[in-house]
Amino acid sequence: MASSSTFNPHPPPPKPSSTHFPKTPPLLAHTLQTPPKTLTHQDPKLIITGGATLSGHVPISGSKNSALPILAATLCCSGQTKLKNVPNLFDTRSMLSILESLGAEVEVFGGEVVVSTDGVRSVEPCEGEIGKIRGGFLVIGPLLGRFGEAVVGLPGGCDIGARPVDLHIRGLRALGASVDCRDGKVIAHASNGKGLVGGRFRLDYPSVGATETLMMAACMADGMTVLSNVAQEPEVIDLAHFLMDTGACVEGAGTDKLLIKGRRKLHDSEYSIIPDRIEAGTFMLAAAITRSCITMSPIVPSHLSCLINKLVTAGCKISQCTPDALEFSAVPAKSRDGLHGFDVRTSPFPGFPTDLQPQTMALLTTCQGLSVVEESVFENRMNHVTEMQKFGPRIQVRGSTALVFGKDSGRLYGSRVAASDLRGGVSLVLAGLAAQGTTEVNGIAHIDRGYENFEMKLRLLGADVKRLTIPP
Ligand SMILES: CC(=O)N[C@H]1[C@@H](OP(=O)(O)OP(=O)(O)OC[C@H]2O[C@@H](n3ccc(=O)[nH]c3=O)[C@H](O)[C@@H]2O)O[C@H](CO)[C@@H](O)[C@@H]1O
Ligand SMILES: C=C(OP(=O)(O)O)C(=O)O
Repeated sequence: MASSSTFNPHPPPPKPSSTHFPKTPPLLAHTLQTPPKTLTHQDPKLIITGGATLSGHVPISGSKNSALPILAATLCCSGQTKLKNVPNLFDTRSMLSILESLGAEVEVFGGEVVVSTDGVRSVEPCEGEIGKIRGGFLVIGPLLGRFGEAVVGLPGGCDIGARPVDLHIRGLRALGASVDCRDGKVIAHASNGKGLVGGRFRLDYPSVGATETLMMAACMADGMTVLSNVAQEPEVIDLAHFLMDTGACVEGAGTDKLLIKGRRKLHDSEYSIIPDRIEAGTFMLAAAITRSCITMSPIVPSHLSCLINKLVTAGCKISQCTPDALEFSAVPAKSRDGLHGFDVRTSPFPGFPTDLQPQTMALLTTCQGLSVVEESVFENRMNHVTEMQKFGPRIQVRGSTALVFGKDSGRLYGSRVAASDLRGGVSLVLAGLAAQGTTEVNGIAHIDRGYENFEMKLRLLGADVKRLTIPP
């Protein structure tokens, strides 16, 4: 199977042109991902007794991947920004610490966060915090736009590939910044001494993070910016909507081209983060793997069309109860009816989301027939397979493709496993829900990065899941 020790970013022969992997520039490649720390017996773990059928309603939290860039974008705004539906996660708490390390004032009232960045005096956020999460790097655009300089450490996040920041940097240079990389930090200045200037930049690949960095920077640049081949993910659109609410002029969000007319300062606003499509998709897959029927809200179904279409092909039934609520059923009509396997190739939105690939693979181990899972966004997102194999299914990995030999009648068996990243970790929990016997999932700090009250929500649906924290 692919692993960081065997992955060669420049292998002969060249990769098929349909598969994107970055050619990592040496200066910008980094290994600061969330450290795969050695587990101790004091680390919390999840204990799952598999076999329960799920039922009832699950509330979906605000999107992690929207909340992070929008929190970064508060650095563009004067006055108080009030954000609603901000999920309480390790990653969002880290982002708030990053803002505070710059001098921002932050108040949290449940899911509501009020940020005032008028007191920001530093352009160098706490490096330790930036190294913990991927989204932390996004402060570079707003800092550079508002203050003309930024010194930002290389980001962390899931260990699923090299994840360079070259597109962010090349794009900022196109807006008139001079950018150097020294001692693991990116040091950027608006080179004319006055501020960023509008420009044109075409991304080699529709990177979500680079699109967000450049959108925020361009909102504060002098003049017009045209960004092409940009990401079209719902989280990018959410950021654009937030920026427009604060007075920015952004056209084209949700297409592959953004036209942004810069303004030096954006104003206060009140904004609600979109529901987390990846969390919603994960709960659909939890219901599918346990052959259950559940409802969920709030959700924007069009954000999940790709997964929904695959699950319908597999034999699941999905109906819209209200514009923002779904009923999802994988309950077989007759006892011999099973779910059918399907093939998946991850790609940028509107393609199949890479952040749902591991959870989908867990489901496919329980479906009829051979399914082919191809990961085309990140070069090292098959780390969960070795752990998933411990539940008993047959999965073969060749590079970034996995062959899943599903068996509707075959059982998964409870196992002791460890998460090595966020979505891979959750895929092990899903396998545990369907498995016979008890499963112990270690390394759940990874899951806490991106799922709010995960085991509580599963218990609400009737799953037998406990968090075990052994006091030191
Ligand atoms: C906090 C956040 O929002 N994280 C999401 C974001 O990550 P993130 O923004 O890091 O993902 P990108 O879209 O940037 O990365 C996609 C691909 O582009 C490459 N790349 C990216 C930037 C760059 O400068 N150079 C480069 O080569 C990456 O290595 C990767 O192979 O989008 C990913 C793709 O949907 C999701 O899996 C992550 O959950
Ligand atoms: C890869 C993910 O997150 P991050 O980019 O924050 O590492 C994810 O949410 O699945």
